[in-house]
Amino acid sequence: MSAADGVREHYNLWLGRRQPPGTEDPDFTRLADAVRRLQDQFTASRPPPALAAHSADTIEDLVAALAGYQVGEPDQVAGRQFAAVGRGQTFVPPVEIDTFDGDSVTARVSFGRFYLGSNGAVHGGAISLLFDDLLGQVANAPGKPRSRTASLSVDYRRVIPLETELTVTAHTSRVEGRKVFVSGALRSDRHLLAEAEGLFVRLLADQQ
Ligand SMILES: CCCCC/C=C\C/C=C\C/C=C\C/C=C\CCCC(=O)SCCNC(=O)CCNC(=O)[C@H](O)C(C)(C)COP(=O)(O)OP(=O)(O)OC[C@H]1O[C@@H](n2cnc3c(N)ncnc32)[C@H](O)[C@@H]1OP(=O)(O)O
Repeated sequence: MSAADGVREHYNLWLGRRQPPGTEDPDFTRLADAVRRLQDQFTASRPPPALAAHSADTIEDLVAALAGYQVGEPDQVAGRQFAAVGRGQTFVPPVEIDTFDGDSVTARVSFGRFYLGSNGAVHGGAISLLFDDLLGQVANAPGKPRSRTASLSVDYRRVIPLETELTVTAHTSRVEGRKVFVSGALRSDRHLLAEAEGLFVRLLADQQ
């Protein structure tokens, strides 16, 4: 299946996971998207002192308002809006899934200014973050035992441009006992930009 057949929404789920009934939170998802835009604008802006102070006041008011609604991990909604690109979180860049067959994924990603390293290049840690998250989702696809990243190696082949639509792919290359090896690649329309190899170790019962 592909994005073109009208089931794209399905693939925006966290690689095959359906949103548990009653946990959709479109207003929270909108908030997460606004925070992400804020991160990009903040990083790129050089406001006059009065605007910086006013912005700090506004954000401090928001922090105080949200302080009354803190919940533990089981009740967290951030990152669990599976039907939304970006999943209602602000850490990993929003990835748009195009195809997923249970083991291989193709997707698109664009890094905003928040992810700038220096000299126009995306921060290398952001590339590792992207791969850890996407390769981790492949290793933890529905029906597979839970696993955690034991090792992640990234080869940076070319400077990775900001604000450019890139293709990211991942697939399981082999499974040896508890060890799941997942490979990934990030490409522009012309070049291979980065490659990754992740080792995900399936958890024992007392590690879940
Ligand atoms: C955060 C989510 C976690 C899981 C959630 C699961 C499902 C939830 C639903 C959906 C999730 C969907 C997607 C998830 C998205 C992203 C995932 C991100 C994942 C992470 O970001 S998670 C945080 C970072 N991660 C850690 O926090 C791990 C800390 N760590 C440990 O928890 C232990 O270290 C562990 C359990 C990994 C292994 O420990 P252990 O004691 O059970 O096993 P042991 O050490 O015996 O290793 C067994 C065999 O792996 C080989 N081996 C081990 N480590 C190796 C290495 N580094 N290099 C080469 N080989 C290695 C050994 O050599 C042996 O190989 P052999 O059997 O051949 O001898």
